[in-house]
Amino acid sequence: MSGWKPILYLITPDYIGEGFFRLVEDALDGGPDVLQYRDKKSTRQTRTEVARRLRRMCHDRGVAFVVDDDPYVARDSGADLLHVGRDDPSIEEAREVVGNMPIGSSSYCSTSLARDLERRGSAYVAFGAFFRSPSKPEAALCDKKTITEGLRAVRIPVYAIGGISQTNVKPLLEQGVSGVAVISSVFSSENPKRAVLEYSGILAEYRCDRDPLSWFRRAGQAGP
Ligand SMILES: Cc1ncc(COP(=O)(O)OP(=O)(O)O)c(N)n1
Ligand SMILES: Cc1ncsc1CCOP(=O)(O)O
Ligand SMILES: [Mg+2]
Repeated sequence: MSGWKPILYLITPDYIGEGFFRLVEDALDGGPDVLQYRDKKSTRQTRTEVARRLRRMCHDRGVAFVVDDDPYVARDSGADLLHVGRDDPSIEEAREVVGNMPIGSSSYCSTSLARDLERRGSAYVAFGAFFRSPSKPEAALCDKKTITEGLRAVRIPVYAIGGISQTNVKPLLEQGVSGVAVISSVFSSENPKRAVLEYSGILAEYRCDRDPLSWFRRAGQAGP
């Protein structure tokens, strides 16, 4: 099979104390490609301290480390990429803080927004939600064709997010998605390491038409 293997992009739940790191370590032992720290509750100081520890855990394993929402936490923790959406600083505003760090964006269900984000320098776009999300039940549901249309609209990697699990991920992979971003199907499972390994087995059966980790390889972090 030609092309690249689509990636598993893990997103953390909110930081809840020391047990959080044991949960993340278990998931990292399964071998994801990316870990994003997403925390809607903790203070900036706590998020910076947690992010610095997560960045070390990820880089010890060759995993890309991403910070959600906050350019200051991304900068001060040495993240590989910042992810922003509609309620966060714009790409241009974030660039003032993070310098040449890659910035990824949410494009919801809109291919026109995805084109605009690519034009403004976004390293990837993430479409979703595709299924009712346990972590973000308010997220609007996208048409199933959004991935196919999104892959035609932009040349950067296209990820899918929202209610994705090992049992519903295959139709998204069959459309050629560059990667899938998940929270609860890994972090709410009884065995996060086994959940990651299950995804890895599924993803290995599929290919995508663009380097799903171009923004990480360009930084010289990822392997060949
Ligand atoms: C890869 C990826 N996609 C989407 C999100 C959503 O982020 P969130 O901060 O919950 O919402 P928006 O700011 O995008 O509206 C994400 N964190 N990561
Ligand atoms: C952050 C985000 N953006 C759209 S859905 C979602 C939450 C994804 O979490 P889950 O994989 O538990 O549905
Ligand atoms: Mg956000």
